[in-house]
Amino acid sequence: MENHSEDPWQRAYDFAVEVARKAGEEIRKAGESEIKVMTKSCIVDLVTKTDERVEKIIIGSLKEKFGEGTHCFIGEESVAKGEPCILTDKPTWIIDPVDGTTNFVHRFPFVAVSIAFAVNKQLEFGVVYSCLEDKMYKARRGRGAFCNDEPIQVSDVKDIHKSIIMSEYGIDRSPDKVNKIFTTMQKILCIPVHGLRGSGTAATNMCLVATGAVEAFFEIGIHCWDIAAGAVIVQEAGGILLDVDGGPFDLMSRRMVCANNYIIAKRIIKEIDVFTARRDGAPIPKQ
Ligand SMILES: O=P(O)(O)O[C@H]1[C@H](O)[C@@H](O)[C@H](O)[C@H](O)[C@@H]1O
Ligand SMILES: [Mg+2]
Repeated sequence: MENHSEDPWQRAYDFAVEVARKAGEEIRKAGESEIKVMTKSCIVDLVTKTDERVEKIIIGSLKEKFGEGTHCFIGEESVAKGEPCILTDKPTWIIDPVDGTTNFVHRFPFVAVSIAFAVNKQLEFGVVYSCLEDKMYKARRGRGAFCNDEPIQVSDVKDIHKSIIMSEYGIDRSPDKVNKIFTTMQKILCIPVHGLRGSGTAATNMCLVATGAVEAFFEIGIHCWDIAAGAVIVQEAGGILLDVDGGPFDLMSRRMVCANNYIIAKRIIKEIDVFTARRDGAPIPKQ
């Protein structure tokens, strides 16, 4: 018999994997029909009926299993509709139903479901299902990271010249921000590194750090739902997380560097032109 007092979250972890797989199947099926595209904060901030429907399926399944009221939820599309994005000490699910919505719309083949679970603001586990590749990444705090049930490990590269670094451009197209992003990319490319990459989904990028395919991923402007699950997976695969200024990682800060080790992370941080992004949960100023 399961002893839930010693191992309170195993059932939730297993269920998260099940729900992520179901969500991924829905996304794959939806990609076979016409995709109707809508926008949120600006014309490049895309959303589809699938994002909304899959989030409802995920949150609905979790509420049914764990009971309404006991667990809290932060979901990308719920927040877009005005739900609060506040991380408390209560058991909280942090969900991105479709990470890589732009990829999904264009049928660019990297789309992930990201589900994380935090208690007392500490991430307990994370599940990222890269559904078009059928890769199920998962990790539970203190218990290792896996891809399709095989253990994964970050790369042991310490020489930045032998690294591949990932980043993304985000959705903020104000010229000063884009300029900073390109300046940073140019500086990193010219260190030089073996290559710069971006899959279009933060969750997938983090899993690529966790498998050792690349050495690091950084971005300013991501949200907690993009990176919460990946954060556990990277750490359990032996990697590290930092703020883009070298300070401690803060899930709600919308800034992150994840890497295979501190040597690589600190070398990249030297080149990042930092800019601010309004914290997740901070009030949106009236126009
Ligand atoms: O909005 P979704 O869930 O598709 O996620 C985001 C990506 O994860 C970012 O890395 C990326 O830079 C984009 O901001 C993208 O919007
Ligand atoms: Mg996302």
